[in-house]
Amino acid sequence: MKIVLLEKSGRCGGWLSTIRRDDGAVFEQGPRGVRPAGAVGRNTLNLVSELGLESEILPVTKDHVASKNRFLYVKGQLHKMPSGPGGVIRTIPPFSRPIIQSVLKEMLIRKGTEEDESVHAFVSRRLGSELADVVIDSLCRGVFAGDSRQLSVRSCFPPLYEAERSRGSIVLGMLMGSGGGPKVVPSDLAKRASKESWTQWSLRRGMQAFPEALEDMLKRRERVEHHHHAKVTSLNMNGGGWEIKLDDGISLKADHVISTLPASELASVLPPAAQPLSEQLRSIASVNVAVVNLEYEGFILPVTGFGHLVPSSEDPGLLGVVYDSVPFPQHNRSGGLTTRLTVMMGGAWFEQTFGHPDSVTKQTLLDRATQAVTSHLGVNSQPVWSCVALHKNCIPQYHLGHWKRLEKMRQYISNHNLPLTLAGASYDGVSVNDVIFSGRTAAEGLIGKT
Ligand SMILES: Cc1cc2nc3c(=O)[nH]c(=O)nc-3n(C[C@H](O)[C@H](O)[C@H](O)COP(=O)(O)OP(=O)(O)OC[C@H]3O[C@@H](n4cnc5c(N)ncnc54)[C@H](O)[C@@H]3O)c2cc1C
Ligand SMILES: C=Cc1c2[nH]c(c1C)Cc1[nH]c(c(CCC(=O)O)c1C)Cc1[nH]c(c(C)c1CCC(=O)O)Cc1[nH]c(c(C)c1C=C)C2
Repeated sequence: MKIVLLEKSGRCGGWLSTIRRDDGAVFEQGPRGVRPAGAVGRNTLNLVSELGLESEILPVTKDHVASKNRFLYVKGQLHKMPSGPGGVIRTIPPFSRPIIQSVLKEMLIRKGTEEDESVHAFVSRRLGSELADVVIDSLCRGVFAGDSRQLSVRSCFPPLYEAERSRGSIVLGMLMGSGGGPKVVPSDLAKRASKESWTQWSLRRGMQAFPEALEDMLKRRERVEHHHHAKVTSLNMNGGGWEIKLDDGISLKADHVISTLPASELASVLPPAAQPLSEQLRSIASVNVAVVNLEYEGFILPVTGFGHLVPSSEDPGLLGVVYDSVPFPQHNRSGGLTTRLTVMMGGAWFEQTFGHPDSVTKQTLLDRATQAVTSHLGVNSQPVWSCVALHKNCIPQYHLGHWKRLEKMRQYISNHNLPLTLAGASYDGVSVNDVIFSGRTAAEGLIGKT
């Protein structure tokens, strides 16, 4: 069996994209931290081990300030998100009553009857509108860059949905656990992560080192061929398999295709005969996010922690600010104290804030980002270095009914015996862990577990 990897750009890794400066500074343009927890987290760490990247790993443990402190920027002020018993039994601004009240009441609230619900509606119903408007609204922005009023609880936060279904309550579900989920045997590295209570990790040369190491390993595999600058332009059924056309006119034959293309991109290359599938694929929306990396001289933060999120009611277009130097000081430039921040903007509010992504200038985005650093963090100095990137359609949005769309698509593929497997961020989870796990599951579906 031969495996052919086709990538349209000049490198593999997609949104895993790192800027490495000659002076040692590292800036992430995409993901900056991966969670080690759960089966999908263990699976990624097992791959890190297989790739020989253990010595590169930068863990952040549970007692680190970046794990303990996350902030919300509400009514012009930073508030630490409640954590630990003290944080839930007292009334802590911006909340009007102790969180424990909502938590205790939650256990008495009747189960919902809907097949799916927006994240906001679900949390309002079970925990009250204050937590939904502030915490959950912000959380959806800090993971999906999305709108909690449109996102599906069933697809975006399956453990919450399952907890209500199986235990009648989120709180009880969390206390009793689900016991389900895939099993992944932990490598020594995954065991170490659990023993040392890591909450996230990165790599010394940044997240891009991960796909780079994977490509290096694949180059050494005889049965694997991989091509850069190989954009797939069409997929056509050909005697039980596929004929794949590339933009340079070359065509290839394949018995089976595992697509990790964004859903709308896959829709545009499928044959007209698969129109019902393409239609479903096109209905999976995605959002644009502006990522602005900033570097300041000295330590300029008034607080330390992972970063802060901004609820949509405060400022729709400004999603949040990551204090990158706090979890990963190893990525600061060598010599001299600096602070690296990343401002993330747009998401589901991109167009209403900045207009069409093709017409917004980098200067507009940079100005908006530095203004936020000044007003939210009281920083009056200007950054000594910056980089602005506009990531178009970078995070898929699992809107209400996403599960039904997935079911229809997979049913169509099965009913029509299409030799096609859907993997990647458009379907079953957007995190780095989720997409790696989806790739593994797709491969195992074809060749079995190795
Ligand atoms: C700003 C940002 C911050 C994030 N932060 C985190 C984080 O902290 N932690 C976390 O876990 N996750 C994070 N994520 C999410 C995570 O990085 C992504 O969801 C994940 O990397 C997506 O991987 P993928 O392989 O499914 O898709 P992609 O990265 O989109 O890869 C798809 C690949 O397909 C190629 N391609 C597209 N069309 C074609 C074609 N026609 N022919 C051939 N090739 C094609 C593309 O060039 C690309 O390389 C973040 C994402 C963004 C954008
Ligand atoms: C402000 C925008 C964003 C920030 N990060 C992302 C966006 C859109 C993207 C993102 N962040 C996380 C994930 C993976 C989720 C997972 O299941 O592992 C993705 C796709 C991690 C994450 N970041 C925050 C939370 C609460 C999580 C979930 C996992 C965890 O608890 O660690 C919060 C957060 N993200 C950003 C900021 C500024 C912030 C909070 C202070 C940036």
